[in-house]
Amino acid sequence: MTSAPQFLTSLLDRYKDYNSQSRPSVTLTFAQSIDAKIAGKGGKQLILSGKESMIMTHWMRTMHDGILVGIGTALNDDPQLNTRHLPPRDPDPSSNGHSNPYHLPRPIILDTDLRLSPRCKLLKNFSEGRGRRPWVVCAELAAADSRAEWVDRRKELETAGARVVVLDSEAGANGLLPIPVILETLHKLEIRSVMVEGGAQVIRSFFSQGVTFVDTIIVTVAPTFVGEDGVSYNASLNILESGLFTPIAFLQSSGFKYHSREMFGPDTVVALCPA
Ligand SMILES: NC(=O)C1=CN([C@@H]2O[C@H](COP(=O)(O)OP(=O)(O)OC[C@H]3O[C@@H](n4cnc5c(N)ncnc54)[C@H](OP(=O)(O)O)[C@@H]3O)[C@@H](O)[C@H]2O)C=CC1
Ligand SMILES: Nc1nc(O)c(N)c(N[C@@H]2O[C@H](COP(=O)(O)O)[C@@H](O)[C@H]2O)n1
Repeated sequence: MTSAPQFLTSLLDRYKDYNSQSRPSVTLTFAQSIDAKIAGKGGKQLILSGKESMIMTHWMRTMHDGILVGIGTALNDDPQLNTRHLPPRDPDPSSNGHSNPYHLPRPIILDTDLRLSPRCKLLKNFSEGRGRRPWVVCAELAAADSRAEWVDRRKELETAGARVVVLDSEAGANGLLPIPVILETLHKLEIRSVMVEGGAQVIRSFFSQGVTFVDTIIVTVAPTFVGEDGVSYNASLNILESGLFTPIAFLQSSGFKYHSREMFGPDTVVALCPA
């Protein structure tokens, strides 16, 4: 049986050869039901991954410099984005028996208008020494009339411990931060690999960039149905869906090819790479 670190290393080891890129290597990953839902009705957070695939996801977190989510996920789930499901590590012999923590990825939140709560778990964990300083990525302000509120929110977040990274660009016509500029900025800040964990809108955005900006897709498919009311990462699938695993076929038709799959507990984890 392949262990989670072996499965992931077989996929992600190739990032070492990507040093000449001017963007980080990007792993797009999420958990879905058989009917391609990533959350329940009204965005209710669902724990779709079983224990074993959740541990696989936490191993994946140790293998990236950054872990990126959208503000929708940050507000809805109040995530921690850490590695707490991994078994305790043996102490490092050179550190007098002190604990030997796993590498923690830098939390990165796409948050155009700085809506993140200064009381979120990511900031609480950082202030208590249990997490890295979160980076909040936002846009240059398009409208000067909201500047005072924006400056106040920025101060509040920085006081709570966040680093606010202002992109050298306004939000795009769709109101979203431009992915190429985000990745270029993160690369300048020494982020060489980033794990994109969702949510729906962020998955759509990265997916629409195709193979130019995504190196690996790793999808946990849990053996469960959520139903029509659930949140899908591709709205059109709700209408077009013609059978099980249609989303994977959809991904393949967009420049990615099947690489491998592995069972972790009851879940199937499917990996895709550029064709
Ligand atoms: N099963 C799974 O693996 C996962 C499930 N989820 C679920 O997903 C849901 C949240 O998804 P959703 O509401 O779509 O929120 P997202 O987490 O995808 O955040 C989307 C928001 O991020 C901001 N943003 C800024 N730039 C971009 C960009 N380039 N692309 C996309 N978003 C950008 C926008 O807000 P603004 O303009 O205000 O800045 C946008 O509305 C929750 O229900 C959560 O439980 C989340 C992660 C994983
Ligand atoms: N791998 C995975 N499986 C699921 O079933 C999920 N719901 C998610 N969600 C993602 O993980 C974040 C929560 O992380 P913490 O447990 O708080 O560390 C959540 O916000 C989603 O990004 N992932």
